Amino acid sequence: MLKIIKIGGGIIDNEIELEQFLKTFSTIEGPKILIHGGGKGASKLLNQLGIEPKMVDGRRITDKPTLDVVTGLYAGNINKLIVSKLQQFGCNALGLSGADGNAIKGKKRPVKSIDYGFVGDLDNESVNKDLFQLLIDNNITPIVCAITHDGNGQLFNTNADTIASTIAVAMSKQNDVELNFVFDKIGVLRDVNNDETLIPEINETLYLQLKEEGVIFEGMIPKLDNSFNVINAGVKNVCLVHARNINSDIKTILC
Ligand SMILES: Nc1ncnc2c1ncn2[C@@H]1O[C@H](COP(=O)(O)OP(=O)(O)O)[C@@H](O)[C@H]1O
Ligand SMILES: CC(=O)N[C@@H](CCC(=O)OP(=O)(O)O)C(=O)O
Repeated sequence: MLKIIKIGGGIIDNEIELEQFLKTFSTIEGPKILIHGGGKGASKLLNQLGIEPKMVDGRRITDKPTLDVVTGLYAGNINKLIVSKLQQFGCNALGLSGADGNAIKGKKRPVKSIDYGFVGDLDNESVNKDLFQLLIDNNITPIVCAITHDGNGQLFNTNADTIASTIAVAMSKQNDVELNFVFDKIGVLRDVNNDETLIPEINETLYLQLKEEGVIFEGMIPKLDNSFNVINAGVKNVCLVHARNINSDIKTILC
């Protein structure tokens, strides 16, 4: 089973949790790919630099100064920190943006009512499956950040959940794939502030009902929309889980 794990900005921003997660990640046997975001840290850094962060429907409006900042942060600081920590823990990790090895190609998000600027959308052809297969077959663990390219020298900022989902679907053509979204809650909860209310299994009908009731909101909506698309496209398992529980049964499994 190829394990594909995505970690979000909440964990990346917490030094202790990130270290703990990477220690556990490095012990996972078999082929694995890690995708990381970093949106929370990016918003903080942009504010410090006097650039106002702008998010619409969970995606960052990315003008040129914002693209420069997020490229430096995602493909630089965060990616290299994760790779060096994994090397420390004995996992041979290789950091990639979408441009490296032509790993992931994006297309500028079409302008409808909003121009997102340098934001890339992905499609079925975006992922360089051969490159990822070559790396995992040789025991090298790809660590992928949220930057893609268009093949004509333009970098794009691309939502990290979308990158993880698209890699999972592409790799599922030739591997059994499990996709884990690691985030700051123990899974999908009926009450977001109460871990006792974990929903161990969720199907699309229950999801739509809970969304309607307002139990599922904000970042969880695109995450679950993405996840059900992934299941329907052939990925075997999709789970939502806290960093400390990746090796336990405390999680939400999509069915
Ligand atoms: N029912 C729910 N159960 C758990 N989390 C939820 C729920 N509804 C909304 N959320 C929110 O979704 C957030 C996760 O989405 P997001 O912030 O996009 O994650 P990421 O860390 O991957 O960027 C949680 O921190 C939580 O605030
Ligand atoms: C276009 C777009 O929205 N890109 C995201 C990429 C990072 C990301 O997805 O980070 P998390 O997983 O931590 O949210 C952003 O800049 O916030």
